[in-house]
Amino acid sequence: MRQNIVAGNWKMNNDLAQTETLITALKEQQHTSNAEVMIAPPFTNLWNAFEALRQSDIEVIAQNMHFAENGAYTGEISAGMLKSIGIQTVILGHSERRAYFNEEDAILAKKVDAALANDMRIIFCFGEELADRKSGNEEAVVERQIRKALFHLESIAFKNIVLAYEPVWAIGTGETASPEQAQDMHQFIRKTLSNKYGNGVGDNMSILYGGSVKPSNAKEIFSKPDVDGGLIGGAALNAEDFYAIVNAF
Ligand SMILES: O=C(CO)COP(=O)(O)O
Repeated sequence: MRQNIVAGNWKMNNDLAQTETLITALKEQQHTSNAEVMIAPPFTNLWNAFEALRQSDIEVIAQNMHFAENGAYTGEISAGMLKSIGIQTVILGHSERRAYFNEEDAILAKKVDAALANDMRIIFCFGEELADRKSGNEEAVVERQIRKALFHLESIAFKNIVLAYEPVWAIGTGETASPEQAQDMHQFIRKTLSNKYGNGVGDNMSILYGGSVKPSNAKEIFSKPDVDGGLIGGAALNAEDFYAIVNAF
């Protein structure tokens, strides 16, 4: 079901004490929009955050997981482990995972399958690099990323998937895609899904934008018809800024 979502991706930030401080501040904020709110703390703080936010309307989600159920994968975490502490949603395919940890399309397809097999919801990230946009290849790159990781799925699987378009050149750079660039790409993504699976999938997909979303630009980006929310990095580390974005709908 298509819904507005604002998810905070904390990345590798906040130790336990900082997590507790930020969660206390998050709980003090007013939630005045219809957006679903999620935060993705590092693995070490997931259980603590989950417990602290049990009675709240903030969902605690994971930043990554492995595709195997268990076994000799030192340093990794499985879907079953996440589920066992109450985590229902996982971010997959973030550009930092792709760039620094060699997560290619085939690996991401396996992770997608593992998450769905465990009844988890996925926020699936993708987006072009600056060189792709400069050469006019942004749509081809995005189409390929979606096709290679997701198009082996049956249409029913998409009810558990949220898409997040994050142009790499806009992440952590302070440079945001213009609201028009975001809208154009989101419309293209919806059309790509509709072409493959029919309008039922395309029209009902929640498509988030990520990349330097801030309180100052969130309203304009979220006002675009095909933008259903945001995946927020830096601005999610400050409770007031994060809720200014949550309430920008
Ligand atoms: O990568 C992002 C969210 O996943 C975006 O990060 P910034 O908001 O810091 O640009």
